[in-house]
Amino acid sequence: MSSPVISVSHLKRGFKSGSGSITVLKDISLTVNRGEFVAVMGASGSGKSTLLNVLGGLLAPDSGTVTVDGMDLGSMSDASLTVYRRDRVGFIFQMFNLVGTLNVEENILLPSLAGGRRVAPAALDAMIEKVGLSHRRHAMPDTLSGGEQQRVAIARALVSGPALVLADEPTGNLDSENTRLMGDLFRDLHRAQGCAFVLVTHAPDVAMWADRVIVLKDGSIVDDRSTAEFAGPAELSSFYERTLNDAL
Ligand SMILES: Nc1ncnc2c1ncn2[C@@H]1O[C@H](COP(=O)(O)OP(=O)(O)OP(=O)(O)O)[C@@H](O)[C@H]1O
Repeated sequence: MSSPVISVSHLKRGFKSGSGSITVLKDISLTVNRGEFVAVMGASGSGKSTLLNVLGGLLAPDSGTVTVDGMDLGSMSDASLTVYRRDRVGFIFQMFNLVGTLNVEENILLPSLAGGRRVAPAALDAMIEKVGLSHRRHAMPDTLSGGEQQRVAIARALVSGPALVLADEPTGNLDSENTRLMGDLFRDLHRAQGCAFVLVTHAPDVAMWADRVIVLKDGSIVDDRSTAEFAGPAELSSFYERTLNDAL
């Protein structure tokens, strides 16, 4: 029986806007089990990144509860949230976010060098091999292709065995061949590590990597179902368009 890594209940989160405020996430409730891979889709501005940032402990909930790996994020101090982000969460962004003055190996070890969980040399070697960068482990980021840089970011996110991996448009800067390779890698790593994956994407072919797809509209979840219901990305794409049109 799988246990929830993420439990979100009646989450609300907004921002100040001019003299007023806007509510971006409106009453979100959501559970993601260990080993589950969830894609979040939604139009620009629907609140996808805000949701990811709350799950990653980068933004506090205004109300409701957000529990990840047994920790109630809304009640934690800034110092505890820093440790949470470093030790429990692997972040993967569209822009890769590598440190230009550190080589491949050092970038992968960055969270551990910043005081996080120690990474055994054998685990580092295995991860570098899995992402296909054994021959480039001492290379600097500016000498790598976009696909290679994203593989470094994936290795960095996963090497210390986080409970949760959060990916925000991770294929946004990749061509179709690198996107396909990343899909294979994501699925392999996800299966091997058994952590929960939450991935934000606009692309139906990328959402099909996941077990489940959640659709956000104007800060509310308007659908949540298994990707096994779709024969392929085209079917998911037309379902998605229909869902956004039908939702109030
Ligand atoms: N720090 C902030 N201050 C004020 N408003 C914000 C802030 N961050 C996000 N917003 C607003 O919240 C809304 C949701 O933003 P969010 O980035 O979560 O959307 P998104 O679904 O990820 O969009 P996209 O697909 O374009 O990345 C937008 O209207 C955005 O302008």
